Amino acid sequence: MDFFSPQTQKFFLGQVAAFDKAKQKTKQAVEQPAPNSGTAICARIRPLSEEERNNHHVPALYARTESGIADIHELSQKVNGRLAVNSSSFQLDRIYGPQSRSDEIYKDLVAPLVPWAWAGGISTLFAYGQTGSGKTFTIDHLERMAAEHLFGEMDGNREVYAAVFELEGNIASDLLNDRRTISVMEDSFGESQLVGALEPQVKSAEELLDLIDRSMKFRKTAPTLKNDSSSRTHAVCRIRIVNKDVSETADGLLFLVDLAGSEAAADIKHHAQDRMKETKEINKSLSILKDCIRGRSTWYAQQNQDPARAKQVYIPYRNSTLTKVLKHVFDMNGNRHCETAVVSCTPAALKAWIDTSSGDPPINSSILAPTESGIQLCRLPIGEFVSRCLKTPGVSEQHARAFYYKLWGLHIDSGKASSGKPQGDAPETREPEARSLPFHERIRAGMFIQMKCTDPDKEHMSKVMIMAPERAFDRPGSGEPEEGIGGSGNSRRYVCALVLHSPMAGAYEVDVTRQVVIGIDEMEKEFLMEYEPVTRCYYMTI
Ligand SMILES: Nc1ncnc2c1ncn2[C@@H]1O[C@H](COP(=O)(O)OP(=O)(O)OP(=O)(O)O)[C@@H](O)[C@H]1O
Repeated sequence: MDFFSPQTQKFFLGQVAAFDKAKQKTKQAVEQPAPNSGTAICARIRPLSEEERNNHHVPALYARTESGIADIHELSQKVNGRLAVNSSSFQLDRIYGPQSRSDEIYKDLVAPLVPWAWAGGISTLFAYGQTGSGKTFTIDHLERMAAEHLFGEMDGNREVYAAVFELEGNIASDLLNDRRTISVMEDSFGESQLVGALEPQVKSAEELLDLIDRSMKFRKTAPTLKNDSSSRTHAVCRIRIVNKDVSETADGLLFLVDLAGSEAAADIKHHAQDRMKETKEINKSLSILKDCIRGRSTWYAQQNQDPARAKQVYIPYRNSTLTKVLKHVFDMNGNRHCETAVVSCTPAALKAWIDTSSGDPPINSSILAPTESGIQLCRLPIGEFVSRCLKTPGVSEQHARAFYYKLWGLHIDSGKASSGKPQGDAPETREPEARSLPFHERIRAGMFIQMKCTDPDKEHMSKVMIMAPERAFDRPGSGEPEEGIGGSGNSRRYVCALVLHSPMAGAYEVDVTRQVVIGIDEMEKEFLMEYEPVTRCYYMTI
């Protein structure tokens, strides 16, 4: 949506209309939801704000409310400068359009969670999405209705306690106690406990809401491009319900989680270092959450087909404080039943990565990975992988193989990084003398280069990673070997892979299938990147 103008808007809307027409005639490939896994995944599309309408923004996400299908259209620019619209469809449990009301969402999604927790179960509601997508707005309305429901409609003698805290990286702060740090620990029964958190008893809906409102004033916010008062931490409200009628019953728990918003790559251009660090932490915890949700659906899928294989599914919930707090959702060996609802504005998945990173034309992710996770996709025999890719019109065998090796490259890189081996040429591992040389004297494979770029429309394609000197691709004996990796003089030219913004804010991907040949004269400077294995992306070194 970054380069919308009246012209691109017209092009975009034309492509969306063509998609709608085609969709009525043909059966579209739609990503199917995971089998019933105690989790409802829903999306809410907020209306465009006046500012967005004035800036020629148009909706990119369309709801087919009767069938729960979301159609997503993304405007992009190809290497040759031409505009393209990539469209894909996702099947959700429910989808709510811009005109939807919070009470509809409450009735469908949250109302069943309240009696479940009242009866001693664990219920969790997440709001997930980009900054400014309406998470806080939605959670705030749903919290109000949940409070009325708890104190107005439920029967039985119960005591209700509430804790409200925020998570920033791995630090948990109590929003009811001047942001004092609290510890998240597992007790001897394997349950997560909040050590040091205040948890006052509340006796009415008003008391509960007053407590939540007061705590939200302590939540860390900062302006982002999309939201003047963006929440930069995950906020968790945990309501504990003690059954006074039956003493042996476990306490019921209702978690309402307003996740920190992810930011679109273009929105963080002007962030200072501390904000970049914050963005990286948010990406990291959201990635772990995503891996856990994916692991949970894989577990359910395996459990239905082959329970022995389900035992081998690894869900990394201990890798972040957020998922440790929500251990009950992800620990498949736990003995507490839980119901989970996710309200999302962007159904992100491996498919989204395939759609944006598989080259041109993009490989149809619903055909390539109808149910697989990234690692399962790596394990497919190459023949099967390639034949699935070839089902996308316009994809060649060479293109499919290149994408297969890219996926493996990422997998191997993440393995190396998690074993503690530094990736690439991290700044601290470099020879100090080497750093004192001008960058063009020490060009090598894997070096990141900023190209000279005067056209702002091409700025997003001006970062590259050196792969090899152009002559490495020549026929043997076609020229005299030059000095060093790329020879000498201003004529040196290198084959480079484009370094593109990942859909995750602040993150980059090296796309080895999109190559350019550039000469030393076109290079402006070197820049440093660090590989982050959790998000499987590169970040600028701070
Ligand atoms: N369904 C809706 N109807 C009308 N206005 C909405 C709706 N959802 C959100 N808004 C408005 O959009 C703006 C951004 O919403 P909100 O602060 O909830 O976003 P957010 O996803 O929580 O953002 P962040 O992650 O940055 O905290 C607010 O002004 C809010 O009032």
